Amino acid sequence: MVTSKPQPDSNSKVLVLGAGNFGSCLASHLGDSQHDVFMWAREPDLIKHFNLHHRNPIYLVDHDFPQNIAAVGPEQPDKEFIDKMDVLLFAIPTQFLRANLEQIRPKLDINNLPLLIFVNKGIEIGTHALTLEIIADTCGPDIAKAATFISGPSFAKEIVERQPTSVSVASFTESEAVKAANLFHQPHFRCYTGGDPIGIELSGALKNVYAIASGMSDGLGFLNNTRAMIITRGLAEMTCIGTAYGASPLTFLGLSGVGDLFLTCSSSNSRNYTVGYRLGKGESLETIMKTLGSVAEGVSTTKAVKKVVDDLGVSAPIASSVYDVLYNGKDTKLAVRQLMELPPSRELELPPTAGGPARQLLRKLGLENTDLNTIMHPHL
Ligand SMILES: NC(=O)c1ccc[n+]([C@@H]2O[C@H](COP(=O)([O-])OP(=O)(O)OC[C@H]3O[C@@H](n4cnc5c(N)ncnc54)[C@H](O)[C@@H]3O)[C@@H](O)[C@H]2O)c1
Ligand SMILES: O=P(O)(O)OC[C@H](O)CO
Repeated sequence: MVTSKPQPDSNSKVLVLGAGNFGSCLASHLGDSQHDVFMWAREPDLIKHFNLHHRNPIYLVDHDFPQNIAAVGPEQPDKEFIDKMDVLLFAIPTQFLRANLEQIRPKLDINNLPLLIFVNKGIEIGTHALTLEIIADTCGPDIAKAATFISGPSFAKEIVERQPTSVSVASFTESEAVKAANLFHQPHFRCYTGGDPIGIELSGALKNVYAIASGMSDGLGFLNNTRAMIITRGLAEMTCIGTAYGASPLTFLGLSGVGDLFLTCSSSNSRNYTVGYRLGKGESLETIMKTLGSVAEGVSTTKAVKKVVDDLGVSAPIASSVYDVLYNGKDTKLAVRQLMELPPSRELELPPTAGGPARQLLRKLGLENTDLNTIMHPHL
């Protein structure tokens, strides 16, 4: 059992781990709300520049950050520092999260646990683990159950401009999701809480794969009909994968699902879309990854998704085609042609058997006696 700190009120101490686009954007958002924000960066020059000029020299370079944010690092903060924090917000790409959590676990006091928030959108390659499972492996099931996940259509650049934005917030511990929603909620930033963290995580990770597909289609010169097809069939695939996994199909109709899918499949501001677009224009994945300058979670996540899809035995032809283009050198035009030449099929058919991976994950969290229906249908 963990005992969590109370609702962070104004002037709470928040440590944001990760000073990339999203870490610095959320640091700015919470700094605006008068919290004492610390942003951990691994780059010594970034820390120095940020503390002198209140600007991030690498990400969101045009943004003036509030004065009440201090950059810390490059070493990960020590236990004494972490003990003082009311909130730890992890904005670290999925593939690096495990190593960082292993380092942080000995510094966490489970009798006085800060609010733990995760915003990464990916699946770990090799293990095919969702972030919930990475947290359970590194920090134990009780901390994983207290963790909260934020996901939804939310470009960092637009949040710092205070463009009206909404996100989904979910945790197995409802009170922690409510705390996170209250912490972030602003007139320009609405939070909707829910109890399906598995669905929220899956939808955030999967939409990146379809954003690559959509970018690829645009890069090849296909027009609006084709993009709409990819978004709609992508949503159907995501929902099938999620249902077979054990998430609620309804979660995919929310902000973290269709909301983020729509955003990233239709904007060149999305890095995943951009990867696809450039592939469609004929660039190699290697060149794109060397020059993108920022993480595109969909590239690694596609590898993990392929394994998840194969293990579940669900049909996900678009995700499989993206995998073949990224990892088997398939020509983008051929991938589209083969997708279009598939025989006619029923439009919407959810898989009959559901929930193997979710059950395994619940077992790992010590929730094996939880009725899967409470996860599959937390909205009802
Ligand atoms: N940018 C957005 O608009 C946005 C929105 C929602 C969610 N996200 C998610 O947030 C996560 C972070 O994305 P981002 O946009 O900040 O990426 P980014 O590429 O802008 O920044 C990546 C950050 O990760 C850090 N990093 C790299 N290797 C690391 C390691 N080994 N250990 C710790 N930190 C490491 C970098 O120093 C950098 O601060 C991703 O999962 C992304 O999908 C991003
Ligand atoms: O730039 P992308 O493709 O990583 O998308 C960023 C966020 O996930 C948008 O919600």
